[in-house]
Amino acid sequence: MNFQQIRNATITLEYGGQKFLVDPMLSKKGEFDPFLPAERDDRNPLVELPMSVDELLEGVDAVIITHTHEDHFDQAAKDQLPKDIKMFMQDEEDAKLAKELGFTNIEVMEEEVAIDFNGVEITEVDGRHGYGETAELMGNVMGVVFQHPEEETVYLAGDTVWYEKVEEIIDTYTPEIILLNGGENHFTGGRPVGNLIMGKEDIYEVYKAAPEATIVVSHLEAVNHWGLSREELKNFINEKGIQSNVLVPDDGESYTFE
Ligand SMILES: Nc1ccn([C@@H]2O[C@H](COP(=O)(O)O)[C@@H](O)[C@H]2O)c(=O)n1
Repeated sequence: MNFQQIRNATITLEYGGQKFLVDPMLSKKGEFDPFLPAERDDRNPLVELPMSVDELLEGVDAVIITHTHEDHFDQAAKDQLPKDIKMFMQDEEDAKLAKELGFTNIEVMEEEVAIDFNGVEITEVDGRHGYGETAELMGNVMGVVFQHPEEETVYLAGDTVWYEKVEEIIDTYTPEIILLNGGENHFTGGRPVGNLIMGKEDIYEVYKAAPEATIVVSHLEAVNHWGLSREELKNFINEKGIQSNVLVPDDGESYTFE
């Protein structure tokens, strides 16, 4: 299995002979408005892709869209992904949006129901995009569990905070690899309040729930409302002594897991 951090929540996963592209945000640096109010008002994305879009799309068998927020499925992705590419989405509402854009090969996932995609079993699992009212404002999100007889189990958590369901998913699927969105993204003032995705303490909770797993943290420093830098996260995991359990890839960096 090969994991590559592309930018923000955009990653690729080569798994069981299939290449998955997750949450494509393909815009050039500064191509869309900032999410406000936030500590920074720079235009998004904050950084360029580490490769060309053509290179990124080469060999992709399927795209997984965990939800349709702009930093997970942006206008550039809507324009540049081939309209017949296989696409997995969380619900009919998201699929309707993609169909209206001209995408023709969409499969809607169903929570806790495994789908066989060319020998790879992918299962939608729940997520919570913030706490309380914030999660309601932010809308539905999903995570995905990947299983294959010759691969370690991967849990892609998506845009979620730590809550009881994440622990339940870890207990149920016992993933060896956990992919987290951990940028502590949040807004300043007004609604929605609080963190929208995991921060360092949430990541630590995941570590405690799965101390044998390798955790890879994405969704860092690429959109303006981020709250946790790579440096701060690395300092935190060093203080906790869990630097061999928690990996913090730079954009473009990849890992192979045997
Ligand atoms: N005041 C605001 C500003 C932005 N949003 C939406 O939040 C999403 C941020 O992206 P995440 O990856 O962190 O989910 C984006 O869809 C914005 O439209 C908001 O709800 N309220």
